[in-house]
Amino acid sequence: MPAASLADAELRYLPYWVEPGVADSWLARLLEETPFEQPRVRLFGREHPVPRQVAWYGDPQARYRYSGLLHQPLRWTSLLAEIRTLLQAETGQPFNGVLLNLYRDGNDAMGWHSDDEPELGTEPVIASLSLGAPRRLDFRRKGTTRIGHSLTLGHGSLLVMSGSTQHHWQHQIARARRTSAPRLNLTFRLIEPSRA
Ligand SMILES: O=C(O)CCC(=O)C(=O)O
Ligand SMILES: [Fe+2]
Repeated sequence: MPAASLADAELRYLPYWVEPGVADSWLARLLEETPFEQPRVRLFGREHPVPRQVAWYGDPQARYRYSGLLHQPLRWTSLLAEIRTLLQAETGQPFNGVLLNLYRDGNDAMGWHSDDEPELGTEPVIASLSLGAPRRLDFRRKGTTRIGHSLTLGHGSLLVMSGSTQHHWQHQIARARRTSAPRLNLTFRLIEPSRA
């Protein structure tokens, strides 16, 4: 397990969680049926569109704050509900929402952050399913700038982050100039509405 080298983090990476044919059909369906948006964020007093497209699905009470905005969930589609059921069985954890991030090509990215919003609780379990073009996920310890660990998340792979990972580490998806194909990432989460 690559994760064994990462102190104070719990990562479980399953490169072939779903077979490629299933991953292909999930990707095609999700690209077709998802009403993606490109939120704008204020950074240093200026508004920018985030460099990717986003959709938030979940149970009605699972409102979630990301990119500085509180998002009302879209209703579970049959496919997302099916994937949630599979992931709950895989991890033994309940999930009430899923964030979809579409990286249209290698120019789309996600900056350094931890998934440590209060509504996720103190030791969140986040199940991250990747479909489409492989992209590198980097980790760095909070308060440092050196990349401490990287994983290439491939088509049909599952990464489960748990324990104190979000407390001690940040992660990013850096730009990848040679990538021209899209990648869709789905992070299944459990929101505790009382903490939002
Ligand atoms: O695209 C990824 O693999 C990472 C997504 C992520 O970090 C997030 O949604 O918080
Ligand atoms: Fe994240």
